[in-house]
Amino acid sequence: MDLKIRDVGHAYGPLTVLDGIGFEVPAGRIVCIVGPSGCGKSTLLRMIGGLERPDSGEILQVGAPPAASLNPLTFIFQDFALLPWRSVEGNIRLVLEDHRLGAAETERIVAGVLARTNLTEFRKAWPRQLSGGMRQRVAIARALAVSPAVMLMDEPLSALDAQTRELLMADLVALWERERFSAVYVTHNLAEAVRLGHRVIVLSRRPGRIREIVDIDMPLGERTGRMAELEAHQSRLWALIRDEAEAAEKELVGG
Ligand SMILES: Nc1ncnc2c1ncn2[C@@H]1O[C@H](COP(=O)(O)OP(=O)(O)OP(=O)(O)O)[C@@H](O)[C@H]1O
Repeated sequence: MDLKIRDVGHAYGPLTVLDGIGFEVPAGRIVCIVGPSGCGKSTLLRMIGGLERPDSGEILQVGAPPAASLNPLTFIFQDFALLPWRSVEGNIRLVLEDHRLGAAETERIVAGVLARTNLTEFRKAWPRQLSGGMRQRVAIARALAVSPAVMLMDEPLSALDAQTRELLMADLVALWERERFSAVYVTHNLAEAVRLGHRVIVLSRRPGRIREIVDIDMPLGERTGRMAELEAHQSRLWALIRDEAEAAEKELVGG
């Protein structure tokens, strides 16, 4: 399933946050959204996921989601959003409970996503027993359990330290290489955008408009071995948003 975002605009009262946003998310691709603080990245993601309706424009789902998809658009948040009173397995089962799957089918899905995210031996653990990185792996496993057509990821690695971020990025790349999932990935971290994005949407300062759409034509699995090229992409992205990021920063500090 592809997503087409067409001429999306939105305001909260007098505050225009998005203006004329248009891009496509082709099936099997990771599209990153970057831009200065407060430019409307999370708002745009919520609209893509149907949590909010844009004032203007449209967001189209083109083509069918995977046959087994229980929830075509599935969010993964920065704070993991795990229920502390449920085990790893219980957190994953949660998203399957409303779907009237038989016990055997539920078990097949749970065991499958635990294996795909290397969490099988942590099945009975409680969230409080896990590191931040492991918790986010559980959140990713839970998202995979509903076979999403597109994963909507809002700063999924921002709460993690640099080393854990590296490990999770490598996990995501390995997962993508096996499964070719589709994702819209919001981040303020340009290093993540160039490691994970097939396409990077650069938004301007609020109201968020498209500054540029940068396609990074380098296989994800090769990127850690081609750091110099990646850094060139990253510098280019930074050049696009530096001035506006500075201005946005001052605006936030000044109220
Ligand atoms: N429900 C809402 N009601 C009113 N204003 C809102 C609402 N949600 C977001 N905003 C405002 O819209 C603007 C864009 O917010 P949003 O969270 O989408 O930006 P962002 O680019 O994700 O920011 P950051 O990089 O800081 O996370 C901000 O000024 C924010 O305060």
